[in-house]
Parts: sequence; C-alpha cells; structure tokens
Amino acid sequence: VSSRVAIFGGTHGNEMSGVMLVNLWVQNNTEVQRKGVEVQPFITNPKAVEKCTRYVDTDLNRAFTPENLSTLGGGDLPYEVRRAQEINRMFGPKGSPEAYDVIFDLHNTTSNMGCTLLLESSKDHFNLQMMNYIQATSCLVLLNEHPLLKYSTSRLEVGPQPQGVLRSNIFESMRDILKHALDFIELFNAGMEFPPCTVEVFRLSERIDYPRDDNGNIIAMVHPNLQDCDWEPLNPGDPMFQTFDGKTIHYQGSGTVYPTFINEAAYYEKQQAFATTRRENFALCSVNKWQTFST
Ligand SMILES: CC(=O)N[C@@H](CC(=O)O)C(=O)O
Ligand SMILES: [Zn+2]
Repeated sequence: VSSRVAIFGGTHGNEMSGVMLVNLWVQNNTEVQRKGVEVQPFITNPKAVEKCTRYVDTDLNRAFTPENLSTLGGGDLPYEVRRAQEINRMFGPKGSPEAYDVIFDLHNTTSNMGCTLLLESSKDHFNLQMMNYIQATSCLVLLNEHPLLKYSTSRLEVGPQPQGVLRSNIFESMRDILKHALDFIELFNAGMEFPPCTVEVFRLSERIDYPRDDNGNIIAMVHPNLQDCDWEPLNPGDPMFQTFDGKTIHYQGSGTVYPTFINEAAYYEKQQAFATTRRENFALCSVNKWQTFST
C-alpha cells in the first residue's frame, strides 16, 4: 500500500513549475490530499531555489550515491551532498520499511519533450500501470535501465520551459499529471485491480555530444530540422547539427531512433546535445495492493 507519498520540487532550483507547485502545496495541500494517503510536498534544494540556479555546489540529482550518503564530514561537504543525506534520512533510507512508498520529483526541461516520466526498471509494473492510467494526459515513458547513478524517485519531466521561467501551460500540465498519479494511488490503495495491458516506452540508447574542436569548444548547433522534434523519428542521413559556417552534419546511426532532451540547457556542461531512444512495447501484469512486487 502506498500510504506515504512525497512530492519533491526544486531539486534543480531554476526549474520553476515544480518549485511553484510545491510551494503552493506546502501552503495548502487540499489539492493533493487523497483518502488513505499521506502526501508531503517538499522543496529539496532551497538554496538553489533562492538563487534560481540549477545547483549551488554540485547537481543534487547526481548526489544520491551510496558513497555520498555514507560519507562523514558535515560542514566540509558540498551543500548538495549534505542535503542528499538529510533527504535520505527524512524520506528513506531507500529500501527500508520507514522509506516513503512513492516519491515524485518534479523537473522541467528546456527541450520540447512534453510530459515524460523517467523510469529505471522495466520490472516496475506499479509505475508502468500508473503511466498507463495517466495516459489520458499524454505522458511518455523514458526508460533508463542502466543509470550511472541510482536514483530513488519517479521523475516527472515537463517541457519546454526555459530555466527560471514559469509557463502557464507547462505548470498546468505538470499539475494535471500529478493529480492523475495521486488518483491512481488512491484507487490502488482502495483495492482496485489494474488489468494487464500494453504500454509503449522509449528506452534510452545513446547520449550524443555536440561536435567540438580540439579545445573542447562547440563548433555546431542543433540543426533546425531537429530542434524541437523530441520523440520524432530520426533516420540515418537526417540532419542533426549545423556548423557555424553553415554545413550540415547528418545522423550516422544504424536505424531509426527517437531523440529526446534535444538542446537541453543544463546538458551543455554535461556534453550532451540530445539522447537517442528506441521504441518498445511492454506487456504489463495486472497490479493490485495484495500482491508484492519489486519497484
Ligand atoms: C533537465 C534535467 O534536469 N533532467 C534530469 C533528468 C533526470 O531526472 O534524470 C537530470 O538530468 O537530472
Ligand atoms: Zn531537473
């Protein structure tokens, strides 16, 4: 039973929809209350929110490593590492009986991705069934089964929204998806059975960097034909980058891929222009609250 649910905003302090929604719900949580569910809205990186920056010392969304969570050092540690330890104590520890049952982590992207739920396991039938339930809101699933770092949350990514900017359409889509997700949890807890079904997922394949010179400087931009075309097929030979002197660089992969996180502002420092995915269909088992399943 998913009786304790946390809603995180401000994991990246300049992703404004999540920050504003969570601030709103901290003040008044009637909108996110559901029968039999304890819902806790929470700002995860208040210093970054205050400065309206992605992070202060280091990316909080990369800070929940076993090493970071077990390291001692108190005040000498980077702010986000200390924060990760605090959050892990409050809402985890992951896998323990005291841990929160579900954590939604609200993010915005500058890419034209629409609404995307990021999942880490194709065996996560609870989250996949929840996705199927909220499909009415046309949310896609991005599956990253071999993440470099292990996160412990269901991350919701909504875009396009520039960093530090609030767009009403993006804010309202995020709000809508979260409400549907909480409805699903309420129905699940009330004993509803969600029957077997098929869901479409996009499995993360490759991260593609910008073309660079010997000094590491970017020498091309995302091609206009690719810009804003997240989730649309990219075929071998299709334009991918445009150099500053007007040359087109074409995609050289071996088959059709579905690009996402195209031209995400936060990924310039992570050497990523976009990520490719491949489309798959999953057959889901039915889920109900009496069975045990691994998430
Ligand atoms: C744009 C952005 O911040 N995206 C998230 C995606 C994720 O949650 O894995 C991140 O890189 O942390
Ligand atoms: Zn983010």
